[in-house]
Amino acid sequence: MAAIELDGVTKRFEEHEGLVDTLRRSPSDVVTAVDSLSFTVEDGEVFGFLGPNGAGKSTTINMLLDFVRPTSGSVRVLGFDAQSESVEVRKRTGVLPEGYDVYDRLTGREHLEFAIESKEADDDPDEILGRVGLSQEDADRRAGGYSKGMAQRLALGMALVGNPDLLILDEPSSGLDPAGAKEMRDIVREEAARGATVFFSSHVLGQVEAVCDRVGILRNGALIAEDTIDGLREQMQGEAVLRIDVVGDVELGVVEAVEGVSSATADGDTLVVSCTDDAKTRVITAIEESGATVSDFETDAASLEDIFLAYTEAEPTEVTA
Ligand SMILES: Nc1ncnc2c1ncn2[C@@H]1O[C@H](COP(=O)(O)OP(=O)(O)OP(=O)(O)O)[C@@H](O)[C@H]1O
Repeated sequence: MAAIELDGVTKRFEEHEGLVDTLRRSPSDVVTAVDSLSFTVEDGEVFGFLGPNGAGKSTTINMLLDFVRPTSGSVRVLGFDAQSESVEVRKRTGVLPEGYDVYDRLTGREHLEFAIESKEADDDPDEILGRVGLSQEDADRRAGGYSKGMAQRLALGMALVGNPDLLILDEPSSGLDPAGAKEMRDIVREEAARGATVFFSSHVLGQVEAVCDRVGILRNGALIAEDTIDGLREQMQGEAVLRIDVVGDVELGVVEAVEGVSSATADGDTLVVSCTDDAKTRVITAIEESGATVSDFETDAASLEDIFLAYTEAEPTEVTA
């Protein structure tokens, strides 16, 4: 059984649903947040859900949980219809929403107790708090005084209550220090090892690369790529990632204008350029002609970040999934 199944799902936000000033909106302001989206996440997979800001990720997640209803198409979660059987879905799903707000007056332990009661689970709150790196002392404090990372750990703990079949994690490493981010990755792996499906949405591509079996890249509400990271790397064959050490200033626009370049970013004195294999020489020449000197360069295997930029920044006609 597939854990998540979207079939031809479209979501248009009409004027009356808008969060923005409805009085100033016209029918042309209707936003298509998700556009004929179809994909499947298999049971037990750790699936990375990526896309630039405004791509439609939160809208998709909200449709899985019936917080937002699709304009058309069908959404099934854990074998249930996301709309008519949303209670069944929520019972079996643990959610870490983006930017979770804690209840200021409740302690960390009380948050867990509340989640355990709501899910009719029999977890030990202290065991879960320990798992997400909150001490007994933290557990007794009111969450209103928690740091951002502590609140994020607490929210992750609440998502783990009841050993859910599906974990939906929206930006789970937000606010976490490096140790916290590693603990979060370990928890994702442990949850996958016990058989849970993990749907993981994040802009922190290193985290996604470290834990996900497969990723989907969303752009303008449609999936433009869906594969394992190695598979996406193979699809990008012919695409090189150049790391170029430069002495002197180079405008990124000079490099971006070179034929065959899909993205160029600066990392200190190093330029990181994704381009077709045959564009490498043209890139070096363009940098030297702009007055800077190339002191060294190397070609890398594409990281998930390189792949993401190549897919999301290229003209839609240039890259196909
Ligand atoms: N309630 C709403 N009313 C009107 N438009 C909305 C609403 N919710 C989302 N949108 C629009 O739908 C599009 C997709 O938004 P969504 O929040 O799903 O993107 P996202 O991929 O989660 O972005 P981010 O990475 O910035 O969180 C955007 O154009 C957004 O403005």
